[in-house]
Amino acid sequence: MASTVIKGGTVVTADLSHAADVKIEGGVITEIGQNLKGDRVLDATGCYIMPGGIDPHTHLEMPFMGTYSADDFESGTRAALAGGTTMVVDFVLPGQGQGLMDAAQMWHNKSGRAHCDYSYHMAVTWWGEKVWEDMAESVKAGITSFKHFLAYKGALMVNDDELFASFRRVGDLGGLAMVHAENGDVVAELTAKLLAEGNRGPEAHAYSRPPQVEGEATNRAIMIADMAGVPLYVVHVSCEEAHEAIRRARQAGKRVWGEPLIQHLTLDESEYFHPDWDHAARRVMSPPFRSKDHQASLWAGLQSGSLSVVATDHCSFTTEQKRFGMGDFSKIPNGTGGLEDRLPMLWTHGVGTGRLTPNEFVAVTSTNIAKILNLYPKKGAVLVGADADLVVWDPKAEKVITAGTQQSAIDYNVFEGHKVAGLPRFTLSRGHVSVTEGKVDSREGHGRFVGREARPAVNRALSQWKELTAPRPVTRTGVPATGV
Ligand SMILES: NC(=O)NCCC(=O)O
Ligand SMILES: [Zn+2]
Ligand SMILES: [Zn+2]
Repeated sequence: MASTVIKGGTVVTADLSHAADVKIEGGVITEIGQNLKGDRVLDATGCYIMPGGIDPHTHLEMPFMGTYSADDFESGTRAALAGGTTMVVDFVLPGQGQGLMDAAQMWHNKSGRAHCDYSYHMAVTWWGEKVWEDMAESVKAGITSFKHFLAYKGALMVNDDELFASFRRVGDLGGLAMVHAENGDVVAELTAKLLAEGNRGPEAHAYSRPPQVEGEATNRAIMIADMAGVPLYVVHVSCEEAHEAIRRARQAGKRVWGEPLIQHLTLDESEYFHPDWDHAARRVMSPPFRSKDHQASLWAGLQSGSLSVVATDHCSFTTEQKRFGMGDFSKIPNGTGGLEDRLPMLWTHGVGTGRLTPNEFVAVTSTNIAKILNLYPKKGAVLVGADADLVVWDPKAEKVITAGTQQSAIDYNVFEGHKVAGLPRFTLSRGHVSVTEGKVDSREGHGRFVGREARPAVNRALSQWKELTAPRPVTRTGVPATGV
């Protein structure tokens, strides 16, 4: 079997940095040590050898707001690899009344073109006995995390009774509950009021979703998850109000994780005040970009550990698609891209500024995600036996981000003109050298579905605690026990 050795670099994991060569055979890491030999040598002099990025939040070819997101599994995963990300986790989105496994099959039909490995979360977009039953099938099929939308009223949103029922079911199945936390009722009211008052431009999208709607919904989801006895993952945390709720919950011992996006960490609300309608509309996403104070809160969360992972929520739409909402901001398809840019932007603004150490960078872009989603150490690790999903990271390589050279299928980039320092020299997907200094040589269809086991350690610990602290009747002398 042909072998590859990555030589002369520093292995950087979530908890350790050390000089070593890494040997790969059959798509997995077979040896880590000094002076290793192999059939092919990749020069990592001056570079860090890190676990490839895992993006836990993408929407590839997603049916949404009357259209489909423009990057599919082919262009999306190609963009991921170009930026050092070697795995994506996409959301299966069942239509109203559609069975979960039927929807999962639709996603499998689309993902066959992926260049890198992928997994799925299941979205709970409606509620009923069929969904309750299918959730067990989903877990059996390796889809063990379930996302709930508290936003998008009249479309994807679920109500609190449905949320509680679904969270309990996820808890019983040993899965992970996820939430898009914005109060959809309030957003709908604010949207109607803004439109009635003549606020019709992209900036009104931000006005319709103030931090309070996110803070309220985040706190509500946390409390409902606690009552249901299920671990909770809050996607796209954009503001201090939501972060504060997560911080408080974690301090109280609750099993809650928060995911900021690279867009919220590096772009702010001034984008929506740009005089060019297209510029502003291209940046419309939910939650919207916030003020610099909120950004500071998110960075502090990554530094202190109250926020755990950085994602993209990659859901790209072309300018033409964004123009569906000209004259009515509520019709602008919500979503932005970032798959190719997450790692370089986070390295530049995180490690490059001293906010994050290289090890913390690995933790929030890969290892923490792998642990939360029960993928570790197959993914997110530089260990013997782990998949050789690796990025050889050159901290000195520079570029200016521009849509002209990106892999994504859309005609712009929300980070256009941003200078980044820190880029992949090589990206390897299960040992296949998919990217060399910006040149993509990946294979369509190389990516494989990665199913995940339910009941990781954190679920077992939480169930044990919930069982010990469950309500119990008080036995009183002279009072007969009543039962039904
Ligand atoms: N975030 C966003 O605006 N679009 C993608 C769908 C979602 O995650 O809410
Ligand atoms: Zn969302
Ligand atoms: Zn999303």
